[in-house]
Amino acid sequence: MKIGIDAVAFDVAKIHLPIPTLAKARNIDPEKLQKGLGLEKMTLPDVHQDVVVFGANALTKLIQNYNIDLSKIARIYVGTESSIDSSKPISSFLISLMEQKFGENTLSNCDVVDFTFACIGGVDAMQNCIDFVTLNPTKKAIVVTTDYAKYDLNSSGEYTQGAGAVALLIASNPRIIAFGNTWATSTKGVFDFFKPYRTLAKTDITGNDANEAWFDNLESEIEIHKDQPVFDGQYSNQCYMDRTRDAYFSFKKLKNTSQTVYESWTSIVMHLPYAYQGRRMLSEIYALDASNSTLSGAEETTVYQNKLKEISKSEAYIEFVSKKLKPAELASSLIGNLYTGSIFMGLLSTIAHFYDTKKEISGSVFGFLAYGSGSKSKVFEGTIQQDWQLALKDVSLFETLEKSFEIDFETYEKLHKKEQHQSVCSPKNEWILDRIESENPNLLGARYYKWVD
Ligand SMILES: CC(=O)CC(=O)SCCNC(=O)CCNC(=O)[C@H](O)C(C)(C)COP(=O)(O)OP(=O)(O)OC[C@H]1O[C@@H](n2cnc3c(N)ncnc32)[C@H](O)[C@@H]1OP(=O)(O)O
Repeated sequence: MKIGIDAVAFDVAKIHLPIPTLAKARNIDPEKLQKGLGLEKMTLPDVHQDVVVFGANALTKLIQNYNIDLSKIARIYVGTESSIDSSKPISSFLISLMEQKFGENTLSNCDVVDFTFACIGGVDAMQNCIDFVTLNPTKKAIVVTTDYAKYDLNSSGEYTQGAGAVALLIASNPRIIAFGNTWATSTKGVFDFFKPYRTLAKTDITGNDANEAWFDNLESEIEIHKDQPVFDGQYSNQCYMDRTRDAYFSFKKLKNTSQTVYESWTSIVMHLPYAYQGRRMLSEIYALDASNSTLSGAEETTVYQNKLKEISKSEAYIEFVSKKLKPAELASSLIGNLYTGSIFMGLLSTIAHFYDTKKEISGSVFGFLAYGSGSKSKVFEGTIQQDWQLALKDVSLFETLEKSFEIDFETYEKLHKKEQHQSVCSPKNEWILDRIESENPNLLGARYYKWVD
């Protein structure tokens, strides 16, 4: 029995800051960001958008575009690392919004839950749904990944920001891709990138906020957490390399093959925090798994690093990148990081590119290298199915990204600091954040959403 992705939809933030604009404002060489990291645009949420909005829009498009019968959906599992509540999952918001739109009690027997493990939570949700459909082949499951990759202003993560959601229908006899049974995992508990809670004393709250009525009712301390992570960029790259290498070679062992594994993959889809992360991180695996490689782990660190640099600049590696990795990078350059959705956007970018260039890929095997900080990697593979083009017909990925609205630097900073109160683009045919019911909208309260025609 084949199990995999039968349909896909996405909702990416509709406004962006061009990377050269950011580079100029931050006094960074734009060539470093564009040619070194592959960045072109950085998407960010409008005033009326948050992660529930992106998830609900992607899910609504999936249901409408593919005429999905909701009585067949047994699970909606969400992958996210941008949760807005420590108790109520995003999937619980999604259920109520879908029932508002598609009819009361249409999903009341559906199991919903959120998965969090940094950027790999969406892959964890999907693997779980694949196992479920394997046991229950007449049932279907939906995976929604939704995140806002927000970093501190002036930090090294600032130019990798992005926001949006991807929704996947997981079913037996899928039209797009069927996954194999070999899944390799590598895990290690590290602090490369994380979002800790911190205790804020009442005395830390000053200015207008301290004069508001809600302030008197506060406990002496409150727990808050920032959307932006604490991270060490270069160390996170090292953890990414270590975990993906371990998972890749464990995959090779599980496959019990002496062949170079990536040779059998037409395309390689990796977690992309920015477009060129995959190509920068994969050169080691590329050399170590090549039968004629001279790279050995026994050398001194600097010798080893220099050899890796040499390999990544070789003609053979550049050709390998352009053949196997480039199609997945195209959307990432125009969006930025989607955290849990990045690997699935990489898959969508690849197949949308082959669709637009009229390349027949059915029967091709794609390799996947997922990564989540903290840290975990999973390596698996899937085979493109006969009807992949049919399932992609209404997706229009690159046409949609083309229409993204450019904002200036001042608007970007106001949105980032939550000082912009008027939407940049008027919403149409989509969910929006309607209101937060609390005395101070910045702190606590129930969030309500509505559909705008
Ligand atoms: C967060 C997740 O989603 C999970 C993960 O994947 S963790 C792994 C990734 N980590 C992150 O994304 C954390 C947030 N990001 C960051 O901290 C940083 O953006 C980063 C660590 C990813 C990159 O750091 P940086 O200091 O800006 O860049 P740096 O590592 O020096 O690389 C710049 C590249 O541009 C190249 N470059 C510099 N100037 C250039 C120029 N003028 N022209 C062309 N290329 C240039 C450099 O040679 C280098 O490329 P190579 O190493 O391939 O040669």
